[in-house]
Amino acid sequence: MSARTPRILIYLLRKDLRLSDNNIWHETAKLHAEGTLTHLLPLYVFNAVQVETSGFLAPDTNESPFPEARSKVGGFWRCGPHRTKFLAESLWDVKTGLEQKQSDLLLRVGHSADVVSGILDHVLEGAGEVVGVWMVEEEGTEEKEEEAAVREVAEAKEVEFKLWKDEKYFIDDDDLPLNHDASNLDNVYTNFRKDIERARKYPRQALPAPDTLPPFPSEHSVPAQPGPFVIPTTLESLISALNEPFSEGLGLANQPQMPPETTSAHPFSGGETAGRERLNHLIRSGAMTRYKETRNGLLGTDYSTKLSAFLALGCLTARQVHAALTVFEEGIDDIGADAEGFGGGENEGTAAVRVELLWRDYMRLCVRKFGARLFDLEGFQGKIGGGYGGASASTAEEGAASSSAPKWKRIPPGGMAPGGARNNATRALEAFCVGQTGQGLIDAAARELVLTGYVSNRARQNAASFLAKHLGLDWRLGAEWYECMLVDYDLASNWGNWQYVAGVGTDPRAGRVFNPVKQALDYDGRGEYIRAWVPELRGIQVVMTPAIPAAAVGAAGPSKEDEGAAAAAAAATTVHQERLMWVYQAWRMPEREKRRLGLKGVDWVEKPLVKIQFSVEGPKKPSPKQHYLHRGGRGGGAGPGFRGRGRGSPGGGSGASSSGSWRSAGGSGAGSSAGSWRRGGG
Ligand SMILES: Cc1cc2nc3c(=O)[nH]c(=O)nc-3n(C[C@H](O)[C@H](O)[C@H](O)COP(=O)(O)OP(=O)(O)OC[C@H]3O[C@@H](n4cnc5c(N)ncnc54)[C@H](O)[C@@H]3O)c2cc1C
Repeated sequence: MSARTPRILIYLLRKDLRLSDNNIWHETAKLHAEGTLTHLLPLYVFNAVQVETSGFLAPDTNESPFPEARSKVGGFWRCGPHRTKFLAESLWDVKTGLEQKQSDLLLRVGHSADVVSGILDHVLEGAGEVVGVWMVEEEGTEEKEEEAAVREVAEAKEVEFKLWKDEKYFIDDDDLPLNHDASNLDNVYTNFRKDIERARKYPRQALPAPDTLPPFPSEHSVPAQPGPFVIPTTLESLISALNEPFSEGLGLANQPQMPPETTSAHPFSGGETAGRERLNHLIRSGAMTRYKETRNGLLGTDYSTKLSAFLALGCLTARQVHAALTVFEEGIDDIGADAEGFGGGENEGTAAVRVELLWRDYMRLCVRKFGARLFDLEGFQGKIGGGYGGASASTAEEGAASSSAPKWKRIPPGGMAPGGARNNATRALEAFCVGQTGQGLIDAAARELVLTGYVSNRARQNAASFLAKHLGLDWRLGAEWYECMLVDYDLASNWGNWQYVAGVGTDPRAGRVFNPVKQALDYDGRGEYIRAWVPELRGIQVVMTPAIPAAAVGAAGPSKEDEGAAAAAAAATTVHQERLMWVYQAWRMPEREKRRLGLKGVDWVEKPLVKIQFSVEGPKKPSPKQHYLHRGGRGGGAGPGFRGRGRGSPGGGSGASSSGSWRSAGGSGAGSSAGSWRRGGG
């Protein structure tokens, strides 16, 4: 072989879109220095099964060789507009970083195995050599199939295939007390966490970015993208190719519009660079230290870390987050020197972030343990079995096979894809997706999700519980819709959490039901979140502020005393509890109020999918702290006032209650419990 023969290594990137803390780059640099390889070909393939690729079709073509990338039960797009954008930005950040090191990132469309096969043929025909095909392992059935297919094409051409361990998790699998066998994983997260004692001790060191990389192969060593697709050459054109399928919306009636003056809780761009900036901001601003107090927030960018999307695509690793927290806790450099907690060791906030990162590890290990049961209607608990999209998954008997199993409501085959048949369940699902169920908290969460791709953990839990337990819909429809819409979609975290909340996963209190009215009282006590995303309800004046003394706003400007009076007046603001209930459930508004707001005759106001009775009673003594709010139900605990017809939280502040014991009382029109809702005279 001539000394000039290129010896190329192909690195197929997946959810490892970063240069730092990635051993593969270091290894390729080492092999290059040793002379084992001459070139490195970093490659990313937009997998046509998971991402709709018709926007990449050449201008004179409109026939794609691939079926639409839609979900199996609900017919939703697999990857919606928020994540496609974040993904494109993340890829562009890797590409830019590689270019700065005299390398590049090759983008392709199709199936990974076909793309790799085409490259191998091209290089081998050109008398070059491919010294290996590398990729990082992922959990998930499709992901495993992809790995197997790439391995097959590589080995068929006698090219070495290597699957690398996924390094983006908090604690390395080899350091877990599982004896290298996921079947030893405890089915209860708390037990898993206890086994690990203090998570802070475990994570391995994060790696720096490589100094140098092997050069990118010459142009003629790399085959063109096979037709009928064309690869965009700018970030903007890449985003528009990916988002072309959604140019006319998501195919849902009544898709919400961005409300005026409401801002996204997740305004972040994708990529390692943006991820590092976000992480530094969280440390510098003290948000990490405050995390435990703020994490149940609903509005704003900093109540929680918003690192999930960066972690999901591997723009950041959990151990990088841990390393940054440790540097801050130990006061090693100046980042965060002015923030509370600097140099003070692990605090409640930083410890709580680590607990959440461990949840993420746990969900992934559950996927390893339970495999395809991730997609089973009956979940990890597997009361029935079957299989995602398999024959049994689409039969009516599935819900009836076990007397103890919930009777999930199904939508007709084809789901939400255009032209599909529709039934009452389809209509309820659509109302859920666009935020028109009539439950304020659920609708705000749904609209925020559609409009921004992000929604808080608190809101996700409520939404999932509502879909699965109040509406009784096949929970996988919710999981698929979230897969489509979430900017931070992660296979294990999404499906694992949906199972958990639907009561078929690893929640030891599987019967829990979140009461969205009580949850709104606990976490949106002034209705600010709901009114931010459901602007139709903004005209309801919930917060009552006593008149500020005229002197406090006098022409000469406020004196110290005046300022004090104004502050006292502000502190004495009260929440009008009856009106707050209108925000939580608009059907409770009196007719004159509906007319005033132009909501008379509006479906989601007049015929909500579910009515939950909370009655107002007792003294309405203003109290700055409680804002007239008295939480009903056992576990709500704030005295008389609203009386929820149920037990409330069994403890621990989730506000969820036990299935079977909690009942929303029915009102006229809509059914009240899962199983009996109907809208529109159904
Ligand atoms: C129905 C439902 C679906 C979800 N789908 C996803 C998903 O697709 N992708 C995803 O990353 N998370 C998912 N979660 C978990 C959680 O809601 C998000 O991780 C979190 O809201 C992201 O915001 P954050 O980064 O500000 O989180 P923070 O509160 O700041 O938490 C820090 C990090 O810990 C991890 N984390 C926190 N909570 C969980 C959890 N319950 N399970 C797993 N990891 C967690 C995330 O990586 C997160 O970035 C889902 C939760 C529910 C109830």
